[in-house]
Amino acid sequence: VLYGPRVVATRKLLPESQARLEAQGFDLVQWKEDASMPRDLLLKEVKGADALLCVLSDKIDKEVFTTAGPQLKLVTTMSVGYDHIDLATARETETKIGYTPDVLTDATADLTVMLTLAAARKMKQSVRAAETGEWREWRPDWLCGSQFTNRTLGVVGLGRIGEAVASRLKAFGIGEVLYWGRNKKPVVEAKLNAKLVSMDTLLADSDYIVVCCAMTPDTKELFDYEAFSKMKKSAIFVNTARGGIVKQDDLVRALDEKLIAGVGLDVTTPEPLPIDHALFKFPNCVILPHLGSATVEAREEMGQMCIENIVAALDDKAIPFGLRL
Ligand SMILES: O=C(O)C(=O)[C@@H](O)[C@H](O)[C@H](O)CO
Repeated sequence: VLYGPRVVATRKLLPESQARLEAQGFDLVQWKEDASMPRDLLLKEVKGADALLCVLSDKIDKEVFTTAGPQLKLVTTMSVGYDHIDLATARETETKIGYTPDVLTDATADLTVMLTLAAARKMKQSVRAAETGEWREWRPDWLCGSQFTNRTLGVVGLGRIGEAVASRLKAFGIGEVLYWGRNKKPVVEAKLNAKLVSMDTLLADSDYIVVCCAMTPDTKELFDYEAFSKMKKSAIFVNTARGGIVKQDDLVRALDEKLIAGVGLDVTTPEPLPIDHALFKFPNCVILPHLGSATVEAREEMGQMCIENIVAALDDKAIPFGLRL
């Protein structure tokens, strides 16, 4: 039996992408369980692989590259974030790296707005009140939250997702848009009337702070106790980027000491977050299980992009959705 190129996928894809991958006639090795592919199995299966399709929770480090061998042409991740991939080794081994930008921008921006609204309007406490009989006579001051009208939004990372969040909140009546990031964005500034400011100014002046930046050595634990101490006591903090951008124990302390009013998290450290974690006890902290891109549309397109990268790479062509290393 003549096997085609060997492709290892650490996840089962959605039906259409699955069918397309199988139709390629690759020697496809695929992990079909719900849980992450065990590390030892990944190392065993990646040996001799020509392409690897992975996700955020797969640590693609030097050991994976060296175990795979020099024939590995591509690592393509079903994510826009690639902080789980050792890019230096990819460069050294001339392995192409694929990812899935753009197609998940709307899904992630929608969810960021939902989390911001949920934290601002005390969604967790309100649902709990309705479900537990706490809901009694109307009181003018009960479960009052905050609105966006003429308030200041601080965006950490005004990339595709950050811009999409800010433009959505503009439609909700948000006032000033401040941003912090590596690069000045004159085009986006003009569109959203946004202003590049220092982190201290963003922390001090924002009513809503949303984190939409990549996880890098510069953004690791960017939000620590000192950062939370500089925020308004009425501030709402939302992270839909990466858990590691927040020093989580400091966030627990900040909530304990009521340094900020509410929190919305789609990402944590670790993921999944253990159910006995202190963050779950705060009524004003809404936590979602990393669902930013969890729409059928986005996930189907993410799957397709991975396959297009695999087909191109195994045909020794430039990959359509690749990182410039
Ligand atoms: O794209 C990203 O960077 C994400 O965080 C999510 O969209 C992914 O679903 C997740 O990473 C699974 O790979």
